[in-house]
Amino acid sequence: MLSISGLSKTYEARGGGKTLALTELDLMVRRSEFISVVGPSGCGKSTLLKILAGILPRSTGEIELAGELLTGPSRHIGLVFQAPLLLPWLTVKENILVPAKIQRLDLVAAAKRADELIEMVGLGAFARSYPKELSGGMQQRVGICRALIHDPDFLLMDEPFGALDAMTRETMNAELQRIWSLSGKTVMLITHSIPEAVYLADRVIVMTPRPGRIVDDIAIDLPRPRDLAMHSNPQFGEYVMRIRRHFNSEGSLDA
Ligand SMILES: Nc1ncnc2c1ncn2[C@@H]1O[C@H](COP(=O)(O)OP(=O)(O)OP(=O)(O)O)[C@@H](O)[C@H]1O
Repeated sequence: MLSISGLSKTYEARGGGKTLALTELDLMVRRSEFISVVGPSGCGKSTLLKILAGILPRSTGEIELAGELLTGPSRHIGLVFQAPLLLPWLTVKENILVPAKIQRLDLVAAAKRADELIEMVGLGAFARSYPKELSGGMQQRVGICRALIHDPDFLLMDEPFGALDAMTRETMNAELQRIWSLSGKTVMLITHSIPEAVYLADRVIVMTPRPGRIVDDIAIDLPRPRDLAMHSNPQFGEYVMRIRRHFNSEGSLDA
């Protein structure tokens, strides 16, 4: 689904200063795989995601997505941000349809798909509600539907549950696992939470401090579907410890 080779990114400030954010990054992601990416703050995770989203140019390297060289924003990608950034004057369904209007998709088909997505995330009773009438977790579900409206193959998620309380976050983890298994999408999730990374992923990618490179690529061999009891599975704990060992006491990953 995705092949990255020799990727690097240097930010160049107007005054001439340079920041090497990513270096020598190689990564292959298979179709329908769920990948989590963890790494210390500032290691270049968001930079990687913005490059994949086609909204930030890379300095070196090649990226192939769904058999095409990536040269800009791709229709194969759906993006979910930390804050869902819903438009307050539009209903849930209208918000989900915003990208369909911008991309000039067939609106009859898109409206039907919006209804299906709204049902899939359990918001059937809220299609006509406004964002302020929804909880944070419900708003984030709307953000996920909006990212899926053009039926992308690949969902990129940048710390999507970071702003939610711990209990809502757990519910959303279960929800995301369900959505992923139903939709068959390939997912790349950036998270600061090691347990969240392990709980959700087929593979966890661990990045070094800036300039970010991949230091570990761990296949998570735990049965699915996973429920909350998985957190007390000894093998789950071993994966979490293996990832934690990459970070010293100053490492800024959450517990
Ligand atoms: N527009 C920019 N101009 C210059 N430097 C930048 C820019 N954006 C990011 N950086 C630098 O690049 C490095 C990587 O930033 P990035 O946001 O990708 O890290 P991150 O791993 O996502 O961090 P966090 O986990 O804290 O969100 C950081 O040192 C950051 O200061």
